[in-house]
This record gives sequence, C-alpha cells and structure tokens, in this order.
Amino acid sequence: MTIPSDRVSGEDLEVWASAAPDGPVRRRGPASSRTTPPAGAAAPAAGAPFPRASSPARDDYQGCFGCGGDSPSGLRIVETRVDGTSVEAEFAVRDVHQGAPGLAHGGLLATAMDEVLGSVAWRLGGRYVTGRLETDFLAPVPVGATVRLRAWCNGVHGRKAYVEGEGRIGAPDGPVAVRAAALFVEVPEEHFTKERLN
Ligand SMILES: CCCCC/C=C\C/C=C\C/C=C\C/C=C\CCCC(=O)SCCNC(=O)CCNC(=O)[C@H](O)C(C)(C)COP(=O)(O)OP(=O)(O)OC[C@H]1O[C@@H](n2cnc3c(N)ncnc32)[C@H](O)[C@@H]1OP(=O)(O)O
Repeated sequence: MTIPSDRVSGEDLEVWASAAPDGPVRRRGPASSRTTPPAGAAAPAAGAPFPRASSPARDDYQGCFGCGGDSPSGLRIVETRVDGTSVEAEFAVRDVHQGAPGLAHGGLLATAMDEVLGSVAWRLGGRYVTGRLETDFLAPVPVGATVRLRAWCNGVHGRKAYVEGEGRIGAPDGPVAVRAAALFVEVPEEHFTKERLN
C-alpha cells in the first residue's frame, strides 16, 4: 500500500513503521510523532482478540453521530468485520454530507475516521477519547459512494493508544481517499458526566 509517488514529494514525507496489514505506510503531515507509538509501547498481539469484543453499553446506544441510528443526518457507519486486531466498517455518503457540490465534506470524512479509529480504541477495553486526530485527504469522495473504512492499533503506552486507519472508495481494495492517525487517551468514567450541562 503506497501513495502514488507524484503525491508524496516534499520534505514532510515520512515513512511510518506501521502495523498496517500491508506493511509500512507512507504518509505526510506535521507532528506525526504525536500519533506514533514511542519506544516501549506495547504492540497488540498479532491475531489476539480485542479485549472488548462488544458491550451492551455500546450496542444499546443510538445517539452517536457516527454510528447511531437516531441522527437523521448521521453517518450511520456499520461495522462489517472485526478480526481481533482491526475493525472494518462502511457508510454511504449522502446529500446531507456534502461540502463542495456532489462531494463529501472533508470534516465528515475526518468524523468517519474518528469513529472507526475510536471503535478500535473502545475495543482495547478502557474508556478512550480522541486527544489528537491527523487526517490526510487523498482523493475526493463523490456523494453516493460507499466509503470502506479500516482501522487498527499500533501500540499502547500507559493511558495512550495509537490508532491508525484508512478509507477507500467503493471497495476494500478501492482507491484510498482518506488516511488518519490518532492518539486516544484513556479517561475515567466521570469524564462522560462531569461536564454535561443537562
Ligand atoms: C468514546 C465514547 C465512549 C462512550 C461510552 C458509551 C458507549 C460506548 C459507545 C461508543 C464507543 C465506540 C466507538 C467510539 C465512537 C466514536 C469515537 C469518537 C471519539 C471522540 O470523538 S471523543 C470526543 C473528542 N475528544 C474529547 O472530547 C477529548 C477532550 N480532551 C480531554 O478531555 C483531555 O484533553 C484528554 C482526556 C485528552 C487529556 O487530558 P488529561 O488531563 O486526562 O490528561 P493529560 O493532559 O495529562 O494527557 C495524558 C497524556 O496524553 C498526552 N496528550 C493529551 N492530549 C494530547 C494531544 N492532543 N497530543 C499529544 N499528546 C496528548 C499528554 O501529553 C499526556 O502524555 P504523558 O502521559 O506522556 O505526559
């Protein structure tokens, strides 16, 4: 899996050692060291199941903009495969997700990546929130397209989980439209209640 060479010129290009199933990923972007596991981070065991396969708290909750069914304009992301170390999911880009005419808004694509990367973090067993999300937009995504998402964990260090993923247009081997890396931080249960206004 590589980005075509005409898209990766420049000094900001980095070659990331990655746990991506296809091997190292080339990507560009600032501050990527903040979403790269440090030396000493625990790598997920290859083939070992996620500590948290699922949970009633998540399955019963439909309010999430990314995956819930309650939001009329939500992305309604559906997970299609969880193999123990990675999550695959998909959603259809609808009119309400437009930015430029006929094309998906980039912020919604970033939201989709936050969702599928967040699902990997959730499955690690703790309560994680996104601390940092880096996104590369590589190709426009037309309204009507299905975006095939995939995410995996590169390592865990203390409260911090390093998760990466990509979104492809149309098919699991379709063109890569978006790529993301994130730092998730484990938080106590009170995180989700103490700042609520109602
Ligand atoms: C996730 C939802 C769970 C809900 C449960 C219910 C049902 C389940 C449902 C769904 C679950 C499934 C799927 C998930 C779906 C969607 C996922 C969406 C996820 C989100 O969309 S979630 C919302 C956006 N998210 C926030 O709303 C976070 C706001 N934020 C904070 O709440 C704090 O900011 C926090 C907690 C991040 C840290 O605060 P803190 O005080 O606890 O800890 P501290 O600052 O010490 O950071 C500790 C170590 O992380 C490093 N660190 C922190 N931030 C960094 C950054 N940006 N860059 C580089 N390093 C960073 C520090 O440098 C330090 O590193 P070190 O330990 O090495 O010093």
